[in-house]
Amino acid sequence: MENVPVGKVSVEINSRYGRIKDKFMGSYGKKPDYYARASGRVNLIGEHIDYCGYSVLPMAIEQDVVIAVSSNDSGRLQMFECDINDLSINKEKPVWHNYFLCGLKGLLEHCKVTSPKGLQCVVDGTIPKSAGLSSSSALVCCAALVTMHANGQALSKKELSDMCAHCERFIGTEGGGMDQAISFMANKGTAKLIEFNPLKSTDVELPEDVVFVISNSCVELNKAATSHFNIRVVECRLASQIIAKTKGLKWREFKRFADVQKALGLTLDEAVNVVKEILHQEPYTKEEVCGILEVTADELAQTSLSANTLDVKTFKLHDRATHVFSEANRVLQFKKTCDLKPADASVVLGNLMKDSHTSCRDLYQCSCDDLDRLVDICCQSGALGSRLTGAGWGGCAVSMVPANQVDSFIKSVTEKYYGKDDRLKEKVTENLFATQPGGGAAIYLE
Ligand SMILES: Nc1ncnc2c1ncn2[C@@H]1O[C@H](COP(=O)(O)OP(=O)(O)OP(=O)(O)O)[C@@H](O)[C@H]1O
Ligand SMILES: CC(=O)N[C@@H]1[C@@H](O)[C@@H](O)[C@@H](CO)O[C@@H]1O
Repeated sequence: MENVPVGKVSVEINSRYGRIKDKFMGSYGKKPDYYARASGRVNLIGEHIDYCGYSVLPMAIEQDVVIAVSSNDSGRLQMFECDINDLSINKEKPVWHNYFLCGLKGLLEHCKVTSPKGLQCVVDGTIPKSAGLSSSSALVCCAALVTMHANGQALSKKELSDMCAHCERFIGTEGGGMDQAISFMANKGTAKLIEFNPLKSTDVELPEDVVFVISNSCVELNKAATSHFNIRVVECRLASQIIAKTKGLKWREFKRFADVQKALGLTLDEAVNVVKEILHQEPYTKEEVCGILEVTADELAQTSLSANTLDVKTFKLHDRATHVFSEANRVLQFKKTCDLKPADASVVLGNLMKDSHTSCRDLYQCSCDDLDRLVDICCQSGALGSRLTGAGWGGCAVSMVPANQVDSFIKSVTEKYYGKDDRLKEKVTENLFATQPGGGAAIYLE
């Protein structure tokens, strides 16, 4: 099994690492022992389906989190002050250092480290936050990597991915494992199909005549501070359980659509038909769900809800389930098109991206007006396909643009989206950029 690589980095004055080193020396009066990095990602297709057990197709981006580190025997974390032997993560207040604590606590628990090393750290992040590019997971993964290295542990990339997907849930969001997997398993120059249970990553060769361009709507939504994300997770869980029960399965044993689909031996198309047959389009009240599953509200809280969804009164099940099964199908078609390379590959891929956005907007309702407007502008500006990426409700769109039209695309989106708003005009370069598949997490020495 492959481990995270250890390489050399240049820390010349005024380089990124040089500036991080200066900051470290200013804070602690000595050089860092090493640096760890973990990248953000852009998901090309497969939104809100990883936590349902389905494959997704992201690539790492250049933007990342870098942590400069020195370890000691104090048992304390110096960055903000904290005792490593007494970690508490406040779910009510998902401030940035709590994501660091998720990675730290996760690794120590997983490896059963009894006397953890003290850490002096400086953290530097270039991923726009709450923008759908996985800034939170990059921070969790990087913190876990720092802790692993400092404590002389050696987990494989796969173990780290699974462990970080689990420990990011300390913050309260019940995400899937896409972000952590691509952060560790990415290879420069290739997108990846990420499959779950067991975790597996396969290179996906993208067409050479297109470039992926990221544009940030600049609407921010912190997933852990709201219940939007977990409500979708819970809606998917309830829909799986109702389908399982109606079809005579032991519904308490199911939490994810992929497991129900497998148990019933259905294709994804057949699963969409089962949704039509079993679920109604109107929202379900909690009482109705309890009636179908034959449980009390307290039992439902145990079997299906999260701490921040206990008070939700209605659940939309039909549309969420239809999105998940059809989006899982689009991922498979996207991968197949990349593999087979038909003459019209980029048109086919573009249309899959457009359909994905429509499904996220209308069925999953995880977009917002500004993001929809941005996606429309991207399509009018020459993109073959464009869609929201990441959790949504704001954040970024990813567009697939013919390689010879990137400049005119960027000019048009700049005028039509950023140029119309005084707050955004000054921030175009950091919010609208072409991207190539980047590399995964690494440890660097000077
Ligand atoms: N460079 C950074 N500076 C400060 N906080 C950061 C940084 N990177 C990540 N964070 C933390 O991560 C949070 C964002 O996490 P959130 O899950 O809302 O979005 P995301 O991971 O960027 O997007 P998505 O999961 O949709 O791809 C921020 O509110 C902050 O607490
Ligand atoms: C860390 C976390 O919760 N990440 C989730 C990711 O797992 C996926 O569900 C995505 C939507 O496709 O939304 C977030 O980025």
